[in-house]
Amino acid sequence: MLPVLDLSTADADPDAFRTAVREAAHTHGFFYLVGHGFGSDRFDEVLSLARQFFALPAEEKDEISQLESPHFRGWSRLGGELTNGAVDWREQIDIGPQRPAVVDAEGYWNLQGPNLWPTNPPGFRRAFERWSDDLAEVGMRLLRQWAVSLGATEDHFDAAFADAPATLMKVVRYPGSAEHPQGVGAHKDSGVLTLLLVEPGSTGLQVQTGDDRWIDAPPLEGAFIVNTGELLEVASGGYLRATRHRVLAPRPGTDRISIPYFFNPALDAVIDIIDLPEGLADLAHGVEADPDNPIFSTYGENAWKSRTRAHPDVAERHHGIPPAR
Ligand SMILES: O=C(O)CCC(=O)C(=O)O
Ligand SMILES: [Fe+2]
Repeated sequence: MLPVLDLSTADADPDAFRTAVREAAHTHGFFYLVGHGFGSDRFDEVLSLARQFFALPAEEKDEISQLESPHFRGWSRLGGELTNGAVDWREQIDIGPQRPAVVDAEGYWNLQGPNLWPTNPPGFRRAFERWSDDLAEVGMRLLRQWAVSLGATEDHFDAAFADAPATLMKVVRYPGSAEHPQGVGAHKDSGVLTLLLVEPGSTGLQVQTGDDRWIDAPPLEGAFIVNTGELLEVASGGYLRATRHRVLAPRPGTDRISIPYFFNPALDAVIDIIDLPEGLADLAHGVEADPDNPIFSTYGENAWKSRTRAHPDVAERHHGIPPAR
């Protein structure tokens, strides 16, 4: 079982919380977070809106098709996404900060732009904008704890998030499938940290604990599942792990609803490497060298890598990037 951390204890006993959050991210790269201040009504609201959206006919969902968005926003149909070159069996809406597109954008600046919001169910946009604003606060609180726990100042990461953080939220449904066992293939998240809400009872998330070893990470009532991303691995010289995870398609006849929120810095933010205190530096393994998955220290490079690989149809149609063979 992954560790459970209580954010409401962080003010009363910051040292204990910081040690726990550092150890959880070093050892597992994954933990459950309670005491975050969100009531069950908030969880129910967004999960219910997600369900209502996915129940709409495909033609209606297609009105916000991601194929129409140069900024990788909007709905992707089942099978419309790849991980490690293999098809993921999930449908989803990608939502980022609502900003104007960059004129004559090159490379990762194309990720900035407007969202494609569904008109149905009513209230969807308002609820998810609020969700995103509130989760940014939780993300920043955690990040400040991590900074101090690694021997840096509390505001070490603040500048990277100050002006235009490139957060990303996904509203996802994985239908049960015998033919398509890959809900989403094994990957690391490309940002700093992820706050994941999973509908109670949904199965499928697995976390890698060794070369060929995976453990189930079922939802825990009232908790977010938190995991560290590639940029924290970079910032900590590999002391904190961006742990690989995947989702297996649930049993046929069932489905899984999840809402991952990726707390990412500005596209042009370069993450400063923390000068770790001695006891920790000895335990930092360095950033994992994987020729198939280079990790960049500028967040936008990392995001552009992951978005163009995941949605090669959007990358080709809007940006002329030929699909990988
Ligand atoms: O849907 C989930 O539970 C996890 C999804 C995930 O890992 C991702 O989208 O990066
Ligand atoms: Fe992920």
